[in-house]
Amino acid sequence: MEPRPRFVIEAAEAEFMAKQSGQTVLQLLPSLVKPAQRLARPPISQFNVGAVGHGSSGRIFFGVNVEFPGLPLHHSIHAEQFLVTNLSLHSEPHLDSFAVSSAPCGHCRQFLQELRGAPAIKILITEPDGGCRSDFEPLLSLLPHRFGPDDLLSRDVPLLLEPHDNRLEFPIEAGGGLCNGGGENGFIEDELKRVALEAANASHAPYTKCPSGVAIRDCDGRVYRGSYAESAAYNPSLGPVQAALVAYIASGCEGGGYERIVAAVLVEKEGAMIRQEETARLLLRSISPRCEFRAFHCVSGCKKGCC
Ligand SMILES: O=c1ccn([C@H]2C[C@H](O)[C@@H](CO)O2)c(=O)[nH]1
Ligand SMILES: [Zn+2]
Repeated sequence: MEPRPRFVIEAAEAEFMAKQSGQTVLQLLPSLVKPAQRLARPPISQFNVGAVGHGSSGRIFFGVNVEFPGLPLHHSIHAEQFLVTNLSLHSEPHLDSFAVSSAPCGHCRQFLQELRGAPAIKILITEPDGGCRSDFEPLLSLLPHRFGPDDLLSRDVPLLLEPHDNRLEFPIEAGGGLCNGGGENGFIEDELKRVALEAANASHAPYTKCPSGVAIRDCDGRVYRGSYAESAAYNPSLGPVQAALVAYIASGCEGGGYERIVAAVLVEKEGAMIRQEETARLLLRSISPRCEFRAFHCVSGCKKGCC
């Protein structure tokens, strides 16, 4: 029987599943790719991509592609980006290896460069029938002569999946902490603001120093967070709404659609050089027209003036 698809498998269970099938956890990954593909949401291409990764904690993570009809294609989430975002949401320190249903595109090979030790990540591309005729190979062999964080940053800057604290704060003069001019009747979304601020502070934005985060709430009151994640090559960056949608989809979202998302808050830096607000509004309006959306602007709480 095929294992039940989920977006995270705990380490003990992964070990157990591997033992039962007489495999190592690494050998188990390709057999989970087909179940992962079934969780994809590609209404435009009908091309389901599934990526199944192994983290250094021993947990297994799923990633799938997500497409948004009615919007430009660059809003899409690739399975490999979903996978990395899923690791990030679960504070997984490192992606060791992953199996994926088709060859990672150039954009994904580039996005993966944001991880420490990226060239050594082991990748296995499965066959369309779910089998594997090749072995794991390092990302280095899929993307030699890489352009990456090392080209733009010093080595002590944290990379994606490493702890970040962007030290954003709500401006005190605008209502003392959480309430920042958003107080229309009944819409002081303190919890969403707090979660969006946490997400912004965990955001990987070393190239622009314009971090951002989103919190979304579904109609059952559950809250999901997403942190903006930049790429050294800029264009493969993943927006904060996309990251929050990864959290929403990975939770199972009761099998429902985006219309269950009823409120969203974006937090970003005041006067930022690059801004998410209008793009976030556009994406949310398109997928969940009735979702209430607010953006709040933060100041840097960094006393050294470096952030
Ligand atoms: O590396 C890749 C290449 C493509 N896709 C997705 C994007 C889009 O949804 C569909 C067709 O390109 O496949 C991925 O998820 N990963
Ligand atoms: Zn891709």
